[in-house]
Amino acid sequence: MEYQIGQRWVSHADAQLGLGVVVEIEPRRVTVNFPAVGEERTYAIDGAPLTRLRFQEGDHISTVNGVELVVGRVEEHQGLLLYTGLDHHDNELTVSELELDAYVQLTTPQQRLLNGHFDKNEDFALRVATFEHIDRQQRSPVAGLMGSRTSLLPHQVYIANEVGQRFAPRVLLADEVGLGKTIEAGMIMHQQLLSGRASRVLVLVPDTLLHQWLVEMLRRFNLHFALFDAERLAELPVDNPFEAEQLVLCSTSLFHAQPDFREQVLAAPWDLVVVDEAHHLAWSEDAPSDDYQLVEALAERSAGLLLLTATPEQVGQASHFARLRLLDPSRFHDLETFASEEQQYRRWSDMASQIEAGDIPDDLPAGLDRDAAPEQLIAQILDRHGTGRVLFRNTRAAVSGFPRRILHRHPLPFPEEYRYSSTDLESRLHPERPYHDDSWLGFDPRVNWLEQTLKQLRPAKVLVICASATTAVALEHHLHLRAGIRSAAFYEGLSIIERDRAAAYFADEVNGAQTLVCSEIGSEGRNFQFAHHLILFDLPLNPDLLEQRIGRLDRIGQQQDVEIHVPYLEGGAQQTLLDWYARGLDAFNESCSAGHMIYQRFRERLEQQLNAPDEHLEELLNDTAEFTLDTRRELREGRDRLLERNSCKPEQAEALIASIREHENTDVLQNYLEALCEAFGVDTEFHSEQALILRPSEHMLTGHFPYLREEGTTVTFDRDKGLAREDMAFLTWEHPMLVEAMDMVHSTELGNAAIGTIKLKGVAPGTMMLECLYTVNCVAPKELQVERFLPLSPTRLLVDARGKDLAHLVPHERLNSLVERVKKPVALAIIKQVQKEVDAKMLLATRQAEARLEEVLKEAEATMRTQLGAERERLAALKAVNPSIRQEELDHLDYRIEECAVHIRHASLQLQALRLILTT
Ligand SMILES: Nc1ncnc2c1ncn2[C@@H]1O[C@H](COP(=O)(O)OP(=O)(O)OP(=O)(O)O)[C@@H](O)[C@H]1O
Repeated sequence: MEYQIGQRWVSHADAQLGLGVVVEIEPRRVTVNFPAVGEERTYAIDGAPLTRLRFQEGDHISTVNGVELVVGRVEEHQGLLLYTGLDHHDNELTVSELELDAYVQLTTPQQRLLNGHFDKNEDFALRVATFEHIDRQQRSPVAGLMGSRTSLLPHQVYIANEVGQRFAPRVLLADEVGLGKTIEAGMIMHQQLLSGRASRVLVLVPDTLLHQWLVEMLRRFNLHFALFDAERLAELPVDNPFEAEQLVLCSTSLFHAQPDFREQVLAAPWDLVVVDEAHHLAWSEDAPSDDYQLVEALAERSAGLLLLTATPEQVGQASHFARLRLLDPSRFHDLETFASEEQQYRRWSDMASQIEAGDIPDDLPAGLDRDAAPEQLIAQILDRHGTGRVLFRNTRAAVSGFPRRILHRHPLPFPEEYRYSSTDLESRLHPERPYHDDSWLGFDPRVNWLEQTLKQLRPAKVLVICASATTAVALEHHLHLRAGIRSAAFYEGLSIIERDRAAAYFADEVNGAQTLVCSEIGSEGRNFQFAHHLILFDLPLNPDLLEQRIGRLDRIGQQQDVEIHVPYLEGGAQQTLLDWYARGLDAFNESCSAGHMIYQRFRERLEQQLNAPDEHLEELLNDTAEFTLDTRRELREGRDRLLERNSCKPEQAEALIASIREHENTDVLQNYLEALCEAFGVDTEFHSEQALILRPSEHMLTGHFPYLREEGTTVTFDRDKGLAREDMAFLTWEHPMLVEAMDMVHSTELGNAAIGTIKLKGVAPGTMMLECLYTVNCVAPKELQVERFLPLSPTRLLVDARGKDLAHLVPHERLNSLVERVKKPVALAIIKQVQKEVDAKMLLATRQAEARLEEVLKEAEATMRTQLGAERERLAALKAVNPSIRQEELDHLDYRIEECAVHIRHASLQLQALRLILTT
């Protein structure tokens, strides 16, 4: 190789030196100055680790004076290269290589290959695999649904898919207690965050559930929420702490006494606001609660809103309606209309059943096509006339697989002492309340019964719930100090940490408490399904509260029948209430979504009986039972049936689950992870079937590998193992470890230039081939999700001497198995000889790839228009009959279609990897 002063060379032994300039040539030695690092090095001319830098047409170059050019032409003049091209202002300029900036980044595959920066063939294969996997993920119909550490339950997967894919979802998740609304909300958030539809999320929950939410989001979805309380907010040295984090979890009570926090949370931008136990958002025309008003203000500002409650009507139908109005004010504008629409549900439900039975009714609603397929007709009826898009409610009857509830009644003698203290309804229901000390513990027979029952049930864990904190504390003291029963109390007077400590003590299998005594606050949201004995020390007057209490144990994960023990004082108000719940409402057998409504209807008569039972009690119980039966039937056949149809379509759910399982194909994932670890210098060790231990090694490629702990991380690829073993990370294609590591391959040059030799029968030795991998590069805002229609679409070409593509004859995997490594000096010698040929072939390859790109882009735009167009058509049709479709949604779709089209058309080709293959 001829050197000449002023030429620019790079060291392929040390890429960090930047671009060198030849400053001195002696007979056998050449001296190169590297301005970027201020060093001069002298090399023997034979074997110098240097490669001449030649930019190509289309490359971006910059000069020491800060001029940037896109190269249009390269000429040689007296041994130096002259680059001619256009600058930012489209002025044509010519610069000599002498003027080039020394801080070059040789990152494109072609530059690296031709400058002798080769990667291992394994890294090349890893790079190709990475693009294929990313592409597959982007095309996947279950993207966003795979990464959660949860059992794949059809009703949850269905809702997560249905809601998670929406732009700015606004829904009420109202599954019956314990069916997994928190999990559904987590899945929806996971999908929205992963797809870029949302990036800032605020979750509001009662104090008692803060920690549980924090933990569930982290361990099940890898979502790291920042828990905000008054202390943390005071510590954050920023104007608005709510803007300092993307995912914020806090309690609604945080805003009660602090107008500043309220202003700050409203000033911060949110994509999605989630409110758990949303029945607390009480509303009435003249006195909406503070919490309601806060959420109302947030709902106006945030595009997405998820409200969660198992008992939507717990504080009345008006409040339920007001919450629906938060979700969609144009659809739910008038309580009366809403109530009369509810009367129609039966009609639509019957019609759906009729169609299902093969009989198309004559009075189909306007706009429906009699000749459409039955399932399509049913879907349209549900979509257009139910509350389908806004409200989701799965019932345990529909989900099935729940244990039985068994009621044990324990009558106890009514103590004389209480005869005089029970003066009003409150003290009749809770006769211990009027006592200002603990003296009632001495004569109330429920106390001794409780002590004996707990001893009999030992070692089974037992949850005890009573209405008030004072009663709970007194009982717990008694059990703990006098009866020697390991117990803890859970009530509103405790700090959040103390409450969580108490719950953790109860949950501890080995050294934990046998019993947890909760006041009513413990009856909401918490997960205590590891216990199956529930003692209701008293009964609440609101049926929804009773349902919440039973729901602590009767929830997903409960393995045994739920034993409900109710001690009561004979002849007292609690006996009447127990009869009313058991015989009237049948509340201990099955949950009843109309409990509150039924209670309202019979309230007066019930209260009379609670105050002074008489011969009309039997009549009340019978009337309630009859009314409950009718209501249940009506709901089952009307509203609940409609909601059920809409809340889970079993075939679709099963198809989604099958697809998730297919994508979880664990061997592919495991092999890929092992290749990644090999490339990044992470040690892997077999742990057990489908589980590996990953450890940082001393030869890490970069200082950091995502989600790898210093002491090592154990991972499993198997969902069941992931569920059983909390200590292992459950790895899916959506786990942040994988996502970030794939991104590290994607966004760096790792594996983008390689060289190898193969023996191929029938091909003359010395024949050169280029294996090129192109992807589509589409720069677009994440929320448009252009990759759904235009994924990376990796295109592989294997061009031979004449530019012919042999990719289909020699697939990538086969080439990998045949290719042999070339020693670096030999590789450099080869490169020096084939520079021109490589350039020429690359032109041919790029031309072919560009022709394919055109096809890909056309197809992508067509797919996008078909898919989004169909969505738009459906929404427009819905809007005509169902005002629950917001105009905003339609406008957004129109905008999205046009924006996607523009970005798709501007997509370009990107060479991602290049391998030079020589036959031997
Ligand atoms: N798919 C799942 N895989 C594993 N565990 C689950 C799944 N779904 C729910 N669970 C568990 O079941 C319990 C109930 O779930 P969750 O707390 O989400 O129910 P919920 O409907 O919000 O309950 P509530 O009505 O009491 O607020 C929790 O312990 C949760 O971790």
